Amino acid sequence: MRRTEQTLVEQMQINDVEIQHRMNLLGLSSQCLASLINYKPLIESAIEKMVDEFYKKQTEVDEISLLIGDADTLTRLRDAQRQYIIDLFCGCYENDYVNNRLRIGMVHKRIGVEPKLYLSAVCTLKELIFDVLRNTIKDHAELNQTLTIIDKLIYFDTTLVFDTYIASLVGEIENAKRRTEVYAKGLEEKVAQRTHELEKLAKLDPLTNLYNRREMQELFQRELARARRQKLPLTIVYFDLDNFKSVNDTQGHLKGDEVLKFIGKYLKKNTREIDIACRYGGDEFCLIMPDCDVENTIAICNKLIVAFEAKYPALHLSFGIISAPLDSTVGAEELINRADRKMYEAKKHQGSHIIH
Ligand SMILES: Nc1nc2c(ncn2[C@@H]2O[C@H](COP(=O)(O)OP(=O)(O)OP(=O)(O)O)[C@@H](O)[C@H]2O)c(=O)[nH]1
Repeated sequence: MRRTEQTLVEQMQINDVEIQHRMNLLGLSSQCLASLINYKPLIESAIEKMVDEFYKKQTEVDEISLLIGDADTLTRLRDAQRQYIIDLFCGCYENDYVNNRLRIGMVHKRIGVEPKLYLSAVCTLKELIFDVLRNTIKDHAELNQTLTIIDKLIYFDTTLVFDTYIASLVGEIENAKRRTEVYAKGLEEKVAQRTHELEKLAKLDPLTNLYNRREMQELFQRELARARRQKLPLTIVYFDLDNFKSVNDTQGHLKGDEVLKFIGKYLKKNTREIDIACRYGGDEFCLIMPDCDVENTIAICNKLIVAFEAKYPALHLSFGIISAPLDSTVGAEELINRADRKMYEAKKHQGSHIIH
């Protein structure tokens, strides 16, 4: 159930038993409380003077004057205070009475009245009420008893005021905590996402979006170990553009970039998820093909040559292909060097060529 559908008494779970319990704690019996109604006419007759005096004293305190703020608010507060004082002598201190006291605590917290200011106002008011009673009740015992009852009743009210004051404070802290948690969670997600993006970027060559050399070397080691473990073929392709420098020199660097990007796009689109396509550096590329024999790899390279030359008829590619020996311990770097050497052999031929 929403807070706005519940009275403060319900929210604070204060029922008749709890009210009685609080009265007992303060030694307030229904009989003595009932006696207060006898003084209601007296209090009503003195109410304007009491309220005048009360706000005269209150507005002398700068902090309180600042909190009250303007004449309209002061008028509203005077009405509320009038009612509050009369209610002290209403003779009935049940649900509605308690609810009104609880509201005072909530309102005071909301407008930022500190406990010290609230308590000083309570003292002022009590003294004003006491003065009226002292001036009227001549019987000493009766006067003492009445003052004691009023004193305890004001304590009773104050406990209620502080209950909602504290509850509001706790509510604000919980809200702030919730907001901080939501903010921190959002931040954490952003950082995780950004870290993931940066990690991904750190593995890629920015121009072609293929793996960079460092990442390829790591992935290749893993694939080589797996191929040897599972006795599955693994081929290594090293290829390079022929006379690429002349593209830059004659058509400009941007054109050169475009050619390199074409290879990146083609490889990304035409290789499997498990293949490791890498820009090794400059115009040199490396392709690690797990679970793929040399024949299949040659077919894949030939398709690349066809696509590439269709786009750039004046340009050619040279390929070196080797199959990783499964029953030897030759390392990943040496295998790449072997493929590279084959590529250099291929370069000696006119046009695109594959050596394996
Ligand atoms: N446009 C562009 N050019 C690059 C990039 N990285 C390296 N290059 C150029 O690639 C060229 C490679 O030159 P070389 O290593 O002599 O290779 P080549 O001209 O293809 O000669 P061969 O390999 O012998 O056929 C150099 O001119 C580099 O400046 C790049 O990111 N973009």
